[in-house]
Amino acid sequence: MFIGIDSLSSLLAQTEQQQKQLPHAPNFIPCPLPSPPLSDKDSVVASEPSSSDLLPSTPAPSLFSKPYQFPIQIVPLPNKGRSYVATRRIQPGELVFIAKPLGTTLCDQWLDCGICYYCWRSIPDLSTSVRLPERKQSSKQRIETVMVFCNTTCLKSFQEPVAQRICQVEQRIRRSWNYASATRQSLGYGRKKSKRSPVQETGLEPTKSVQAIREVVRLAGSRKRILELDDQRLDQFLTTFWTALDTHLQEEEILFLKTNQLTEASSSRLDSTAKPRLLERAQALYPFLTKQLFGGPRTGSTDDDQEYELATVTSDDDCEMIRLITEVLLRGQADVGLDTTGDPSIELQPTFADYCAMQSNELVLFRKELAQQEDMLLDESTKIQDQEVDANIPLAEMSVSQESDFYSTWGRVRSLIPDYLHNCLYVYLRIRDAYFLLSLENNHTYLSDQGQDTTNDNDLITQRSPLSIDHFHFRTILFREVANSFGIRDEADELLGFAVFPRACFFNHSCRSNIEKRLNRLGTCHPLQQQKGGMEAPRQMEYWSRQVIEEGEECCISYGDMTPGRAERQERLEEEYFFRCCCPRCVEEANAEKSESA
Ligand SMILES: C[S@@+](CC[C@H](N)C(=O)[O-])C[C@H]1O[C@@H](n2cnc3c(N)ncnc32)[C@H](O)[C@@H]1O
Repeated sequence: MFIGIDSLSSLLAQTEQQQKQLPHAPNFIPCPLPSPPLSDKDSVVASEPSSSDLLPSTPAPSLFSKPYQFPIQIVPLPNKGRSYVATRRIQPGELVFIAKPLGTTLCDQWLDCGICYYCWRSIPDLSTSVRLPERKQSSKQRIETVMVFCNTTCLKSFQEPVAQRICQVEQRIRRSWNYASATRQSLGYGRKKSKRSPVQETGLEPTKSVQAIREVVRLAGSRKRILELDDQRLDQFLTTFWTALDTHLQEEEILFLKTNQLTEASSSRLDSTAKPRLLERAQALYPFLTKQLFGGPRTGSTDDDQEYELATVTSDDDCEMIRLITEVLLRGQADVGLDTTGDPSIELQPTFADYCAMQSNELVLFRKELAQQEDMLLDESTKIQDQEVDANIPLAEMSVSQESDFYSTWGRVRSLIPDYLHNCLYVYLRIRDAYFLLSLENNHTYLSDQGQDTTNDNDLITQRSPLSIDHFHFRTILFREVANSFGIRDEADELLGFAVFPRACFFNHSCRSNIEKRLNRLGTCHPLQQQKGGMEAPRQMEYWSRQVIEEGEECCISYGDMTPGRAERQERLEEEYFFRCCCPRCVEEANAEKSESA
């Protein structure tokens, strides 16, 4: 059911192309919804929403008696990016939009606590629940449950193959990294104190990754200079940085495959004694690299201590993100080539292309975090001794001409990037590690053509397994989730997890919003589906008008809690969503504060 990552790449490229064609609206691709403006006469008035957040599962049949068309459309607005705007007069209490998620993740504490991974409701009958992965009676190894569904219907709706894959990845990550920390010492490659990469140890010099890291060094100045780069150059710097990392990982993977003679035989042909040995090595491949590339000695410790800051156990937060990224990636691979024309119920399902159309917050997040760290450095009270983070030393003074400089150069480049990005790299390495390992277990060898001459390294990497990832896809998914995902809460307002609703991500914020969003766990039957006979469609986000909204007026929701004063609100919005709010309420309150102080 899943196609390879290459087709996903072409979908991504297509989406980027479409975005480039709309100069005034970066990242804009037209959403198939909504429909052309309706006249007042045609408008459909939804009944007054109930005070409860949970709506009845089946709305009154009269509610959408006419063909329903959403009364909003996406337009670019000055200084606000894209936004939904009314295409006709909207009455108070109208259901103006319904969104479905593309990717979801439950917080770890709810994974095995009677909350359904699909519909986010308490599981009504535990005896019918489905737990993944299935516990094997015979297996001695304790397998933690990572997903629970109300029943097989919820599992099917989520899509069972997707759920199975997510479980495999998570199990692999939790197991392998714990395991790796224990077995790291016994590995045959990459000596503890070596400054050379395993690839360098083989004498394959100069490696592509050395060239790639040279390029990063060339582009970078000091951290201060990086902060001054314009969008295009910063993007180029980051892409070069990530490409250098990928180049290095590929070399390590190829070396791994070569040294294990996987280039000559598919892993399916491996005998039973060879396979476990390979996997044992693979389990520790990336932890070793991660420590070398991004670990660095702990502040205060000497290099000899060989103590590293990076955790050896993946945190629950990281696993939440890993589940979300894996789901989005798998859904993207599954829906390439999906024909959405003609079937309104399919059209309502968001696709990977919709996900890509969301705003990427990679650059803004990078600048914000780096600037904050710069402020910390200037603050005398938090003086950082570590010379590595001195922002004034130009990186270009460093040389990577000496082969022994390889890891210290990585360390230096690492010091140019903010802390949060270290964690992103760490998550990336863990995902990639798990995918690589699973592809070996599932007998994908990365060989383009068995039996052909496989001395060409490119042959080893061009054919990626269905479950593989590169920095391009990882960044596409991760940095679109930032500031675009919604917290999923239960009736008691407890945070259950996060979900990305790509088509709802064009609602801008106002502190006095005219639209209210409501999570509908039960699922109002969607109007378009209702025309086809109706069915329950749980876990959707609904958008209801609070008041009359005139044609052409912006439709805004409120991002999070709106109770605190203006200063706190603005600070939070800037921190979490990277903008300063100038909505009518903020302007009024600012004016009132001014006249009070005068
Ligand atoms: C969920 S997205 C909304 C859609 C976004 N405008 C777009 O073009 O994709 C959230 C981002 O929109 C922008 N945004 C939302 N509300 C805004 C407002 N009231 N003023 C300025 N920017 C806003 C911010 O960049 C924020 O991070």
